[in-house]
Amino acid sequence: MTAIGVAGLRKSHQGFEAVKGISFEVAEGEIFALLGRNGAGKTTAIEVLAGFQRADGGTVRVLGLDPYTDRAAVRRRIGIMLQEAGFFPDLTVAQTIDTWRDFTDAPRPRDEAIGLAGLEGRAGTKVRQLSGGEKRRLDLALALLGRPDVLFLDEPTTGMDPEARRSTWAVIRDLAGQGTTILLTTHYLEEAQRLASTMAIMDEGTLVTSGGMAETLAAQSGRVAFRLPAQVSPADLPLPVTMEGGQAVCRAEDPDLAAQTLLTWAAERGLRLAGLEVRTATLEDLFLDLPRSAR
Ligand SMILES: Nc1ncnc2c1ncn2[C@@H]1O[C@H](COP(=O)(O)OP(=O)(O)OP(=O)(O)O)[C@@H](O)[C@H]1O
Repeated sequence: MTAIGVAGLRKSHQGFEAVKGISFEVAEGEIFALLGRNGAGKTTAIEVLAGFQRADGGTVRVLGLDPYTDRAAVRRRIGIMLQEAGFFPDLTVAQTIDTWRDFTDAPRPRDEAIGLAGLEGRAGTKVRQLSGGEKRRLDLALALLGRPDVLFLDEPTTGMDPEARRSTWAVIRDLAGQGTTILLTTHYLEEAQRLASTMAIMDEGTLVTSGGMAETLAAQSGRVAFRLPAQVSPADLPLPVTMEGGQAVCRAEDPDLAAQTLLTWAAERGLRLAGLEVRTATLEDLFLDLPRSAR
């Protein structure tokens, strides 16, 4: 079933069209990554989806409801983690969660929320004493309090150390495994690639690409990189390469086959392809290969 449906969404801020007619769908229990450089329109789209702003055009449905006109009903079933959290700095983590529990229907127990967000041992710490990454975790705890069916996570792991990031990924995956639909934005493309099964890339208010993560990446070229042996020029090689940061880079649909061709060619000449790296396409390759205006 479709949990989030966006068709032709348009939204302007004081005459500036931040979202220019985007369409996508997110199925129930799916993790969807909405990507794009700064200012692409991702947060604006989330604000409309969460019912904070009214769409100027197009239709938006969350759990079959209009998030603006059916705000109260939608709010009860969604969790939101925006980029800027408005905490009271003098409250402790426990007091902050308790305050939010008072406004939440059937909230999770405080300790469960603390455990899910990885804030054990910080319950008595004042918000002002938390690190940036810990504040993000508190934000996550609050977004999860109402056991939401749909979670909007705007850059959820910004400021987290690698261990905290990985534990947050595990929480996100568990929630999706239990049927929660998750729409996330992130500038960490590895994070999007590891978590999301579908994605869309926005640029200047429009969608430049969207689809299944695995299918989209499979359609992208992989790469073989190595240091060019002395006295060899790129034109001597059996496959076309570009020189990037002192490395010869060959893009190929089948990078294993390209590596074999290059290694055989080198072996026949008694040459070594030092620092050889072979890899299938990553989301970062896809992102960086988009035309500059569409990145
Ligand atoms: N309240 C506002 N008033 C005026 N312009 C705004 C407002 N909010 C956003 N914008 C503009 O709309 C555009 C899209 O902003 P938005 O925050 O949606 O982008 P984003 O993709 O989330 O960016 P980032 O990755 O930096 O968070 C930007 O050019 C921004 O300056």
